[in-house]
Amino acid sequence: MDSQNKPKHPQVGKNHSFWQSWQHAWNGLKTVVKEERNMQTHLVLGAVALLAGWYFQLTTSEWLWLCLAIFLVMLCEINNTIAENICDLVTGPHYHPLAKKVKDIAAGAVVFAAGFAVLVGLILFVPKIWQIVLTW
Ligand SMILES: Nc1ncnc2c1ncn2[C@@H]1O[C@H](COP(=O)(O)OP(=O)(O)OP(=O)(O)O)[C@@H](O)[C@H]1O
Repeated sequence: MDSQNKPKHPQVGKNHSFWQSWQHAWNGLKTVVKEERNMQTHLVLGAVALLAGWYFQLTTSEWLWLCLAIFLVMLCEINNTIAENICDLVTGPHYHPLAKKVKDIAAGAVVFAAGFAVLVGLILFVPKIWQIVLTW
């Protein structure tokens, strides 16, 4: 954060209320969405999946699997962003093999979760799309 954006009395201690904790958490989520292009992609794809779920009138358990898949991808992306920022804080613009390891593993977790989401999407939607194709 440059000196222009620095708050007058920057907080470095504990939060004093639930409301303050919530505000900081909300700011954190907004930062991930604003700064991470991949998170924006996940949001768009998640919204498309939810629309498809609505169109195909998923059952309760199908909705739970779909929501789990979407939330897991986003959770991993948030963790990936945390890992990237901690590495950048520690190494600055310099190469470090441990920073590479941490960042690559965190990115791998996103790919892993995305793979699960694709699998869930295929299991839920392919039979329903196939039904439509057959009745054409
Ligand atoms: N300080 C560093 N030391 C070593 N390797 C690094 C460092 N910074 C970045 N890298 C390498 O570059 C890759 C991309 O860096 P980074 O994760 O910061 O970019 P990104 O575009 O935000 O990634 P993502 O697409 O996962 O969001 C890392 O996975 C890692 O392999």
